[in-house]
Amino acid sequence: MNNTLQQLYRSSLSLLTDLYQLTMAYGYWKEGIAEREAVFHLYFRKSPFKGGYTVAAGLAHAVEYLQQLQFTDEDLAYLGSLQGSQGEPLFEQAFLDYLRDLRFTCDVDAIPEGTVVFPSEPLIRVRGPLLQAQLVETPLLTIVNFQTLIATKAARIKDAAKGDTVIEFGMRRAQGIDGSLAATRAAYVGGIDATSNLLAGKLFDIPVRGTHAHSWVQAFESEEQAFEAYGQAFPHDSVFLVDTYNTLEGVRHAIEVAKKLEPTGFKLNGIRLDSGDLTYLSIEARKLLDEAGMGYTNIVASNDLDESIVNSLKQQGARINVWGIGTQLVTAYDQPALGGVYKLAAFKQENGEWSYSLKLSEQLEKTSNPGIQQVRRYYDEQGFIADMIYNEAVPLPEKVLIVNPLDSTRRKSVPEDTLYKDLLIPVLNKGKLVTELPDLKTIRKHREEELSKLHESIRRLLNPHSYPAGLEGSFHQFKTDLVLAIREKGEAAMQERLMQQKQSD
Ligand SMILES: Nc1ncnc2c1ncn2[C@@H]1O[C@H](COP(=O)(O)OP(=O)(O)OP(=O)(O)O)[C@@H](O)[C@H]1O
Ligand SMILES: O=P(O)(O)OC[C@H]1O[C@H](OP(=O)(O)OP(=O)(O)O)[C@H](O)[C@@H]1O
Ligand SMILES: O=C(O)c1cccnc1
Repeated sequence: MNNTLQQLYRSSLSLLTDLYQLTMAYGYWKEGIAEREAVFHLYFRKSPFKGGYTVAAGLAHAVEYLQQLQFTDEDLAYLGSLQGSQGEPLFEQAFLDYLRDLRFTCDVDAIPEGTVVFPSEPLIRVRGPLLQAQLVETPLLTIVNFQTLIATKAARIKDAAKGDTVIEFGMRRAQGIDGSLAATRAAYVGGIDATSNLLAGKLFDIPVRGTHAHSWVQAFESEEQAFEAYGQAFPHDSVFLVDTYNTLEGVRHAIEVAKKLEPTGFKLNGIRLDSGDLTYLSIEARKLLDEAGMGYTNIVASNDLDESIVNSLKQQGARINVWGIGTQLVTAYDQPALGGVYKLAAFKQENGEWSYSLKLSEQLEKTSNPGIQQVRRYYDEQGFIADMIYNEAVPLPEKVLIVNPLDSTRRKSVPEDTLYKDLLIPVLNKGKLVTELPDLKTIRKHREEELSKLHESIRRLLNPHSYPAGLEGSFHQFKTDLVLAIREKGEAAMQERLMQQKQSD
């Protein structure tokens, strides 16, 4: 595999994790439970941007990371140099020797990139030795959280643009180098058509496009001279930025220069508006271009755009047909993080039986789901009907019921012969790749098909309808019983402590 992560950053990414993953790993190893089988799931709790759906992204990079996992001598020397608060080595040598031989041997099942997903659905399931499955928590989250967030933002922007071309312009405002590269890749998964980011274009085979900056115009004595020089350099690929001095004057200059260069075979591809009232200016610019017989010249707009401004400009009747979008897209400005988490859900006991585990929370939505989870999506010819999270290790009842995890009185029964597919597919078996990961073009096509199967009301930008996604009935009951048992146990322990205290008083 062409490992772009390693190419870009370091030969080893094994230290790309939080310190506590290594201290826990050391603890598991000392305790003799490092190899005990465990199951973790990566999922998020809320779709971002108050939206009705989320687009999964980042799996290819997650898999690249997992496959390279191997501590080098340099990594181990660094770990060996770490000291505790008393100046003692944090990790003993025998543990570092164990790490030297460590390779990723877990099973990984995942939902393919470009799939639409919903809260609580595991995007990635890692099953294998506890120490390994734990160690990869942070990098899996950093990769998948960000790319899923940006792919979703891009899908919303592309939806708002209603078939127009969208170009991603965000590198300069992105959160650092990887912020820009990962964002461009994810935005492409989400549906943008091209990027100005050359390195992302080269690494991920994404089409590159662009116009020119204000400085180009400023570098010449007049706007006309600037346009003419650019037009001569790019007779078929010129997009003139017309707002450096006066936008509509700029459009007139663009037309004059285009007419002057026309006999040489020049054809003005577009003009770009980057300030002012984009509706008014695009309507006036369109009139001027059409009057000059330049109906073929595109009107590109940029200037801190996002899906709601694009949507509003469209509703106002703006004549923009290409959208350049940077800051708001690559930083996911209105919600800069997807709160994806990675939770332990099952653990093999010494006797070989699974012990299902969950993390309790006062907030219902934050209590994790126990079990070895799979997501079943029911659908018909019109599209997706409902999703159901269930425990793969337990046989399903004949009559399937989907329970809303936040309100168990809301239930949906699924007729027996409803079509379905299970979303998590095997990706790594004992650390070895067992499926060919699709290229970005295939992922994009998949995303397009997926979104076309979601009802319009769920895709709506503002106050979308919520898609029915919940827990399989018996799975929900099992979780409820487990929560009650844990609470009862806590209660009993507290009572006992109170009794002991009373007796000693
Ligand atoms: N017709 C419109 N309706 C809604 N929003 C618009 C419209 N036209 C432009 N905008 C958006 O309004 C925001 C601010 O634009 P504004 O005109 O205040 O600044 P500007 O023209 O960029 O000024 P500057 O010259 O400093 O760049 C931008 O996000 C822009 O995309
Ligand atoms: O607005 P975004 O969605 O981030 O798109 C990218 C912006 O980058 C460029 O601006 P530049 O760096 O020249 O700054 P300015 O236009 O904001 O002054 C370009 O002219 C766009 O306005
Ligand atoms: O090519 C462009 O027009 C461009 C590229 C990056 C940022 N803003 C605009």
